[in-house]
Amino acid sequence: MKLRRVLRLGVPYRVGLATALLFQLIETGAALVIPWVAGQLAGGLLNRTDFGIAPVVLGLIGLIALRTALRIAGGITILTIAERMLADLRTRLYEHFQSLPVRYFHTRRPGDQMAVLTRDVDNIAGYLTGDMVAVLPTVLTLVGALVLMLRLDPALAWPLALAVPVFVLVAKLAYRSVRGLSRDQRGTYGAAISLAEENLAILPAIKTFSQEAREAARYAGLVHRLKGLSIRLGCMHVATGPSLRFIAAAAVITVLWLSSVRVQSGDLPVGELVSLLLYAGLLTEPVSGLASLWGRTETVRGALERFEAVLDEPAEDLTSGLRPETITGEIRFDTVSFAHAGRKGTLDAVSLTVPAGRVLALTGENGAGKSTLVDMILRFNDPDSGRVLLDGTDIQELNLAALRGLIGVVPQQTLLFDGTVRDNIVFGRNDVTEDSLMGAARLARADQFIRELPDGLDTMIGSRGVRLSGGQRQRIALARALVKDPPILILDEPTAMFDPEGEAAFVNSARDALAGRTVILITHRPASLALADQTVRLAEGRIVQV
Ligand SMILES: Nc1ncnc2c1ncn2[C@@H]1O[C@H](COP(=O)(O)OP(=O)(O)OP(=O)(O)O)[C@@H](O)[C@H]1O
Repeated sequence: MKLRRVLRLGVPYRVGLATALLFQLIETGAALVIPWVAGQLAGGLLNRTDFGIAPVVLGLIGLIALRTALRIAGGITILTIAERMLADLRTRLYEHFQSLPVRYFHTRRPGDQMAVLTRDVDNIAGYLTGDMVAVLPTVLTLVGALVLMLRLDPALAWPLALAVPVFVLVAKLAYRSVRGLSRDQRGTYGAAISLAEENLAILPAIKTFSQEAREAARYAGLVHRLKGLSIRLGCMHVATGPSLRFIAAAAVITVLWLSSVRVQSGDLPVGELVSLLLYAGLLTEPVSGLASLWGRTETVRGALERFEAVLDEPAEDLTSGLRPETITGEIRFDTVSFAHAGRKGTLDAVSLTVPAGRVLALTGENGAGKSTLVDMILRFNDPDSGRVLLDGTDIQELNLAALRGLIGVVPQQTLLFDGTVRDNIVFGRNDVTEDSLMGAARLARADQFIRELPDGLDTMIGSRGVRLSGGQRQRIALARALVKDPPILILDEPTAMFDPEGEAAFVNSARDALAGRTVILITHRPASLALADQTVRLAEGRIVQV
């Protein structure tokens, strides 16, 4: 894991992190002074020396109070930064997900993307604010306590020197397999989320085909595997901490034994023995802290790799490129060839012109490549060779957001979200009047059923529009495209779910709605074909005039 990459993520929070570090460093200082003061106190008491006990006791309480206050202040600072960082990382990652080309998601499991957004980001923020900030104070406590112990009694050098390599060896052995295990655990977690998400979306199919038991078993299999991996990882962490603390305790007892011999022989004052014991006790915390840091580094390494891998994916460029002022709307495919990744060619030197303001109907067998062809106008895919031109300009030279702004789409699968009918038609535009909204709904033959809904335009339609019929969903999608009033319309089987009367009514009213726009209409339905000025057929990757 590249330390620079991890630290870079902390840069925006440097002031807060530095404050937390400062609190921890002062706390470390206080922690290192306390045993010395306690030793002085004990020595004074045991030797019945006549010294002002009250100021020492008060000083000691003051130091402990300072330590407590710093812990609380540091804890709150860290907690606040961690939550801020979590929110910022999530927002950044989500924005980046949205900026990636649609094809990125065709080859990846959604659950894995969700896991980066949730679990991985949690791990990274926790590590940066918790573990990384604690490194310096932990090391300082460790080194400080050791140095002060050796100053008090140099004879302790050898048991301490022996304990260090034993500690390193145990930690290394214990955490050897953490990286592999946590990678497996995270992969299984992603698979379980993906499966649950997908199955809940296709639940009606699971019920219809009575596949509940099989799917539940598949999910249970993943969850049990996840459980097994989590238990193994958890056991490793749980067992390593106490084991390392045992090594520290053994060293402490050896110190006690060695030092008590020296106290009896008069070589070591009793007060210093007390300080030594308290320093030894102080050692156990950083020892186990460093050990768990080791383990968490292995876990975070994978999370950071996945996080960076998403951010390294090139985003779509929405800022550069030409922004056409006005367009007539001629679309030309110029010897366009394209193959989906890992598939044989779908489009083979397709040349086709859709004149401005005309309706072109595109037909062809299932899988012929019709959607693939029209998706190129939106630049969901770019041609492997050839060009797509709008008013004679290669669309790759156009500003992507401006290009998409010119196009209204009714995709084959309607993409509605959990909101009201109105929200779904307007879809974020703030220049839509009630009149244009209802006008678009009328053209899409959606006005009547919307009026009959319990709350009309304000009726909630459920996730992906589940509370509507297929045809109603399609009409909403059509109204959404029409309300945008775009010069170019791509209608991918827009009436596939319409009843014949609805389709006939749509065809009648659509003539006006489509007038003046460049329209590519993918359809197999004869009634809808009547809307077209020209019909072409896609077969074996090539255009055949009809
Ligand atoms: N994301 C993808 N990755 C790989 N292959 C794909 C992808 N999308 C489509 N295909 C393949 O490309 C071919 C063309 O698909 P496309 O969806 O363009 O056909 P279509 O003519 O629109 O079909 P339909 O009439 O069924 O809607 C098909 O063989 C399909 O399996």
